Amino acid sequence: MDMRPFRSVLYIPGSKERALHKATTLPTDAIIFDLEDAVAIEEKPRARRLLADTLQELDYGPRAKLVRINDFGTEWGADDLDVIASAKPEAILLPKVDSAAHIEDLARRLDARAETANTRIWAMMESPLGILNALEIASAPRMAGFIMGTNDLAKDMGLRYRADRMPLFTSLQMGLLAAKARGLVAVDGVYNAFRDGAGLKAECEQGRDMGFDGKTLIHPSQLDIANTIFAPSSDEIDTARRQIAAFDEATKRGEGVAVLDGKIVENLHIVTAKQILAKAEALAS
Ligand SMILES: CC(C)(COP(=O)(O)OP(=O)(O)OC[C@H]1O[C@@H](n2cnc3c(N)ncnc32)[C@H](O)[C@@H]1OP(=O)(O)O)[C@@H](O)C(=O)NCCC(=O)NCCSC(=O)C[C@H](O)C(=O)O
Ligand SMILES: [Mg+2]
Repeated sequence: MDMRPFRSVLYIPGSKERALHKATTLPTDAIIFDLEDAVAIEEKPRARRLLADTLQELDYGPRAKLVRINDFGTEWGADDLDVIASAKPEAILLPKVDSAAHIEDLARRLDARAETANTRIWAMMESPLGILNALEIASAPRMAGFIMGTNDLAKDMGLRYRADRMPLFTSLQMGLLAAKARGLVAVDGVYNAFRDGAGLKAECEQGRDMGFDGKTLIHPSQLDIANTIFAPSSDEIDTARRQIAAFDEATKRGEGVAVLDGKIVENLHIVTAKQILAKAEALAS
């Protein structure tokens, strides 16, 4: 079981040298080095060169490293990949993915270079067509994860932001269902009001309860909240341990079901309990 955590996934504009350095010390599980929407048009050539050099010079430790290039329908996408390939990127995050054909196109470009032989692909799920094609996208070659692009989705669907995110719910769930069906990581969209900790906490709790593995973030001040909420709580760890013990006892008695705190515990609950403990151990180490 791959226990690499994705509780916090921080966007960093590829043009911001100071932020690129700062991230080597930030408590983020993963980084999205952005060449797309966070970089102004006139800055794009400088940003892609700076990022390729930075990725080869700096040590980001165990943090997962995703590079978001521009899509190949723009004038920048092909140049982004040409320059970033020299840094042997661990993963490319492709924006505006509408269909599996977009992923297959990127996979062919990665196949053609020795430096990107092991590069995985992540997809931004941020268009109505992309959401409707979520399963074929999740099934495409080299796929490792989905990032929900809730700002672009809101724009393309003409929906209004609400704190309960009800207008986004179907899209979030369709993305999640496809990701989980194919064993991919699924990371929730950003919370734009980056100085509003209470609002972020509520949205992280909602995303966690839905089944997301973590939250994309835009500012370091958001890291602690996401790291806390997407980690197993001490109550969950305690319950998992007691469920395993209760189920072991029941098994010894020749019974297939245990009862703990007035609730049944079956084999499938033990699978979840073991995943919670494995995740807690992975985070502790
Ligand atoms: C939002 C910001 C523009 C705010 O920047 P700023 O005003 O400079 O913040 P602070 O002064 O509070 O910064 C304090 C220090 O933290 C560093 N910093 C800030 N942001 C980051 C970051 N993202 N990663 C690493 N470090 C960061 C500053 O450099 C300061 O450091 P120091 O000077 O050493 O103390 C800014 O936070 C920002 O640009 N955030 C990223 C925005 C972004 O990436 N947007 C695009 C992604 S969201 C998206 O595209 C959504 C999706 O596609 C969709 O459709 O939904
Ligand atoms: Mg977007």
